[in-house]
Parts: sequence; C-alpha cells; structure tokens
Amino acid sequence: MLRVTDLTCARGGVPVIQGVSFALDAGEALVLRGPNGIGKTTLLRVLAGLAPPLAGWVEGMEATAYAGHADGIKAQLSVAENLQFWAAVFGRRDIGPALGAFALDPLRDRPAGLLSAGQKRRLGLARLLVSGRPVWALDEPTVSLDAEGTALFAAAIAAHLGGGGAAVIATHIDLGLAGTRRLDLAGYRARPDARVSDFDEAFL
Ligand SMILES: Nc1ncnc2c1ncn2[C@@H]1O[C@H](COP(=O)(O)OP(=O)(O)OP(=O)(O)O)[C@@H](O)[C@H]1O
Repeated sequence: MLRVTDLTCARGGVPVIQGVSFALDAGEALVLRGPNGIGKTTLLRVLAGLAPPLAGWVEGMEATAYAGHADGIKAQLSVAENLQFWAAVFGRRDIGPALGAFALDPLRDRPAGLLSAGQKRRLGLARLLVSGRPVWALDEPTVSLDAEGTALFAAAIAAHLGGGGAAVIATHIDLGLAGTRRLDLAGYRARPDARVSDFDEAFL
C-alpha cells in the first residue's frame, strides 16, 4: 500500500533524515517517534507528496492523505462547507460519515473560524474520511483533543485500519491500536554530507 525505500528528506534545503525504508500493508499502522525536530513532519509531508524527496522512493504517495498542524481549514466556510469542499477536491460527495465519526453534526453550520482548537482539529481529521484515500499520514493528530475527541479519533483510525486502510502517525501518545509498529527516526538523522552524496547518487 505504501512502500518507502532509502528515503532522504530535506527541510528548507537542509537534509534532515536519510536512509528510511519501510512498507505498510492494508490494516497496518506505523507510529513515528523521535525527539522534537528530528524530522517527523518532514517525512510525513514527503509521504503525502507535499514536498519532494531529496533521494529515494515513495510508492503509494497518490493514495496518501495528510492531516497536519495547520489543519487546512477555510475560516469563512461552515463545517459542512469545508467538508463538501474537500469531498469535491477528491471527487466525492458524502460528508455524513465524516460528520458523524467526529461528532460534528451539531457544529455543521458554524463558520470554521469560530471553532475551538479541539473542534478545528476534529474537522481537520474528518477531512481524511471524505478524501477516501487509503493511507493516512497524521502529524500529532490528537493535539488539542480532549478525552472524548481522542477516543473518536482512536475509533476512526481503528475503523480505517479494519476496513483495509493504513496509517503513518507521528504521535507521543499510545492510541491503543493493536499490532502497531514503531519507527524511531533518531537512528536516521541525516549526515552533514547527505545532500552532496545523495545528489551524486541521483545522477549516476
Ligand atoms: N523552512 C525550514 N528551513 C530550515 N529548516 C527547517 C524548516 N522547517 C523546519 N526546519 C527544521 O527541520 C527539522 C525537522 O523539522 P520537523 O518539523 O520535521 O521535526 P519534527 O520531528 O516533526 O518535530 P516536532 O516533534 O517538534 O514536531 C527541524 O530541525 C526544524 O527546525
């Protein structure tokens, strides 16, 4: 579903992590760990096609939807309009299951700009469901969520995996997902010469 081979990722032109390889099949989740600044966000953005890799390959990028810190919400649109907008982007129409999964029905007509931080986060996560994409790349998905929101997210991701989806998740909390693998990016910190050597390899 997602196959990553010998990947080097840069941020602002500076190599951050290198030599990352893993594969995810249907129903599998990989939790990214590592200290602040190691490159979890950087890797997730490359997996979702939002930034190019410096070297290596990602197979399955077109199947990947990203939910990150910025949430990607349009403040003037209502909750329902935001989801309809994103559904249209992905060639889909039905937003009902996404509203339901993240308890957004009571908020459906509220302008997204007026939502609380946790409500905004739930809307950002609900976008994953309307995307219909099978691989979710999630950057600290539970930040701002209360216990109820975290439980909704855990249920949504368990259902996603149970339905044959896959996920890569940067998180510091235990989501209680069975069979989740971990990848500590601390072991993949880029060498200072990574850009030069990988540049050469890319052209040989
Ligand atoms: N535009 C940029 N230019 C240069 N360096 C950047 C830029 N954006 C981020 N970085 C650096 O890239 C490195 C990786 O950042 P990244 O956000 O991927 O880390 P992270 O593991 O997700 O961190 P955290 O756990 O704090 O969220 C950090 O050292 C960060 O300071």
